[in-house]
Amino acid sequence: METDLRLESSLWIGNRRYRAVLTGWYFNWTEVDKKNRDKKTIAVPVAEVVGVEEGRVEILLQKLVEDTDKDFTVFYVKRSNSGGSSGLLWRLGRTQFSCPSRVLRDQWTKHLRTALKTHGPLRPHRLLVFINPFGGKRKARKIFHSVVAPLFELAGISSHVIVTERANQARDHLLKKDLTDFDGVVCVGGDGMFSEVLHGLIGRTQQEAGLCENDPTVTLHPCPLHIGIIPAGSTDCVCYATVGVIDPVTSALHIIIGDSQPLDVCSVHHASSLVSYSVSLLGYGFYGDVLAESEKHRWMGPLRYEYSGTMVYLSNRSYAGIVQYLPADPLLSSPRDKTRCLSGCSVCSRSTDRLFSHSSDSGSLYSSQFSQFSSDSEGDWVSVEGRFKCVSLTCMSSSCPRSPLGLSPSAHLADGTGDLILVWDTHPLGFLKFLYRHTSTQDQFDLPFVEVHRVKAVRFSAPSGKEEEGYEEIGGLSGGIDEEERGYDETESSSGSQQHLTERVRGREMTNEPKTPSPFLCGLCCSKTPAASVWNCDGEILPFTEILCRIHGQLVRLYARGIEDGAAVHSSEESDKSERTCILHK
Ligand SMILES: Nc1ncnc2c1ncn2[C@@H]1O[C@H](COP(=O)(O)OP(=O)(O)OP(=O)(O)O)[C@@H](O)[C@H]1O
Ligand SMILES: CCCCCCCCCCCCC/C=C/[C@@H](O)[C@H](CO)NC(C)=O
Ligand SMILES: [Ca+2]
Repeated sequence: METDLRLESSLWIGNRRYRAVLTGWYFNWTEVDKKNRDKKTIAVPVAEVVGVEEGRVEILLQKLVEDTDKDFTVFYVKRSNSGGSSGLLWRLGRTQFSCPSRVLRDQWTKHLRTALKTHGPLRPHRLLVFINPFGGKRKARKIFHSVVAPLFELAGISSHVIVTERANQARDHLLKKDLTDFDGVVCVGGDGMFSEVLHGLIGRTQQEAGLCENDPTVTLHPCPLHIGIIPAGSTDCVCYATVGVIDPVTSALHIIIGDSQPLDVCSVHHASSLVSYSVSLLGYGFYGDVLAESEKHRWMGPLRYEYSGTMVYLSNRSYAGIVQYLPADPLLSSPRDKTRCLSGCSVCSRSTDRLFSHSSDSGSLYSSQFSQFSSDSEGDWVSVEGRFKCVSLTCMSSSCPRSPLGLSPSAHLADGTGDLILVWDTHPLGFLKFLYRHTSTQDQFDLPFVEVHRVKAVRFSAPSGKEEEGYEEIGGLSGGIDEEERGYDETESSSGSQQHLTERVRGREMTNEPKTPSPFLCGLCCSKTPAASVWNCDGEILPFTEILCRIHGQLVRLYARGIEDGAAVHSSEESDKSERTCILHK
């Protein structure tokens, strides 16, 4: 097969002569000077070729073709600096080649197209696209039609486009309508739109497999359709954490070349029913309150989160809670190991082997994953209780433009675990330090009132009576507990100290002593605050406080490849200033 695809000849780009070679995996061209010396080589992986067209073709707002019978144009992925984001921006590279004859031109286009078929088994041909016209800055429709649709057309992808008219339309469509013709589903919007597609696809897959989503012990079936995200929301956390940049062109190119990134998903249950799925943030306390507050100010657009964050911070709340968690195997990875989950991550690859090695033998899969929830493994759960500023669970780093390394910088996209972050009640300035560290490279877990655990499951409940208790006075910025009162033991903070059936009580425990209000915050602090917060589940408020969460390893796949390490990509190649496609000097 590989040898059949090989083709080599002289080609011209403008008035310069090149030696072009198509091997199985690469298409490369090397300039040949008048003395027949080779100069630099541009090498494009066949997997990153977007399309091949006869003639001299340009894609501006629409396709312009100058149909000359000795020319062909190759479009491919070209990397460039992302200007501060953690990943690399992808752009559409284009090179027009001239051949000495039409026969040779036809040979080149035929060979290149065959190579694309061979090296792009997951490239989509037909996509179902949902556009939320009201997400983010309300630019989703324009983004899709002006930026994404021309690229899909170039790549020969046909799209069935639905502009949503109501919330949950995309989810309902995926649950009920015929999806047989589609290779994948694309959402143009933010995390809320992604969440709709996630719920629709997971639900549909389990329906068809005859599995009950309500049962947390069931091993759910992975979704067969890939999900693509064209970012057009307010936070776009899932896109940022899986691609490294918020850029519609980059995301469209990942979809076109059929990249495939598995993703862990957390199922959230209450009283024997599924409540929701989450990938980015399941947050109680601060993040729940920020979401509840921000929903009142949707008209502000993306700025609503900054405004609400400030208001909630100033109100200085903390909440009583009992948190139980099932630790993941500490030998595999740790949330404090300072590594980052990047494209090709070895921790995630090893998890793929572990999660799916028994897939043909459903019995052993059942025993390895289900036993964690049976009563005889109850002893493995760790239990803590006290007052928390926030309790957060994330299946991935949850990096976003506000927090470029994310809620848990060393979390993995597809390792079958989540990171549980417990922030105990503390002085407001301490909590501000914790929040502020999310915006820098400083370690937000290196604080005595913060701990982080890598987990497979979590249970949360408010101490009895709290959910119904109603309201308590809150105390503005001067509230909080000093460290002596809380009795911190710095050596036990963070993930290292996993204990067998541990019960710990910290913070102000179950007492709800009123805090002293700050005089300059009277307007805020003298209002009543609920004894319980709400759960923020990927941007949606959950109607229950008491929940059980379980992480399902690699339940869905995105058209993405994880964050590309710019340094690694560029150290293995030499680049001139304009081209970031693989350039090799001979
Ligand atoms: N036509 C529509 N009218 C009203 N709401 C919609 C419509 N289509 C989708 N929605 C809902 O809008 C919510 C928010 O959308 P989306 O996630 O796209 O933007 P966002 O909230 O601005 O961004 P982010 O979630 O990244 O913060 C989603 O939860 C979705 O269910
Ligand atoms: C003093 C500076 C304070 C800065 C605080 C920065 C903290 C930022 C952490 C953001 C994490 C976002 C995780 C993603 C959550 C999404 O699921 C959700 C829906 O889009 N977004 C929000 C904001 O809830
Ligand atoms: Ca994970």
